[in-house]
Amino acid sequence: MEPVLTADGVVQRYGGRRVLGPIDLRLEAGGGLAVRGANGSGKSTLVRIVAGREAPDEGGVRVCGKPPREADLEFRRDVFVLDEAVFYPDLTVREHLELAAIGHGAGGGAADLVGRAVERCRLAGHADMAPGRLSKGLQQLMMLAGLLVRPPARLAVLDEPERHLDGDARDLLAVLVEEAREQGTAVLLATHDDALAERVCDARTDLS
Ligand SMILES: Nc1ncnc2c1ncn2[C@@H]1O[C@H](COP(=O)(O)OP(=O)(O)OP(=O)(O)O)[C@@H](O)[C@H]1O
Repeated sequence: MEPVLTADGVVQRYGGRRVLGPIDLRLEAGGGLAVRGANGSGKSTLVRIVAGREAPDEGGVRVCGKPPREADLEFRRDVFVLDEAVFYPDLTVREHLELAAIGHGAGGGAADLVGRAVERCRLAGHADMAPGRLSKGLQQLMMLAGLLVRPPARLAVLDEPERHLDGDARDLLAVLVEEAREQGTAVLLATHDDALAERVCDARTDLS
């Protein structure tokens, strides 16, 4: 079967300076690949490329058999991306998650699905607040809850999902990633957390 993600000879430059690559990646369904590297080594750049937000200067990337394109509806159905938190200022936590659930086909089951995700992600006391009023950690948990309100993605691209999370929340993050992999989701995890990478991934690539 074709891998969920391949990258061949990917290079990115900004202002003529090479900030990433050349890098090759290969990730099969249900696989977990950790991307490690110091600040500025290009992890977020790689995530943006795999998430279809920018094209590399050199090399090729394929996600589910096609070049990644964030604007493509099918791509957004196949790929879950967690990076910077972005919110609608007028919607509550629950409404954000309902929007995601409905967008991914939950129909009349959206409210129940969201209720369970909110409980599991420790958002129960905050579900009717605007995310902008929450701590960064709770905002991060809301982003993670997005994994629970949609059918399993073919690929999850996670950029430092551990940021702002305390120990218990990191444990929940690890469990959610493990569950996603068991359901067949391939996981690309850019992280500074070695313990998390060890626990939830079976391969790693180091950017320098
Ligand atoms: N849009 C941009 N224009 C110019 N330079 C950029 C741009 N985005 C990133 N860079 C530079 O590219 C390099 C890689 O940045 P990137 O954010 O990918 O690193 P990172 O490994 O994710 O770092 P961190 O762990 O701090 O998030 C850095 O030197 C950064 O300053």
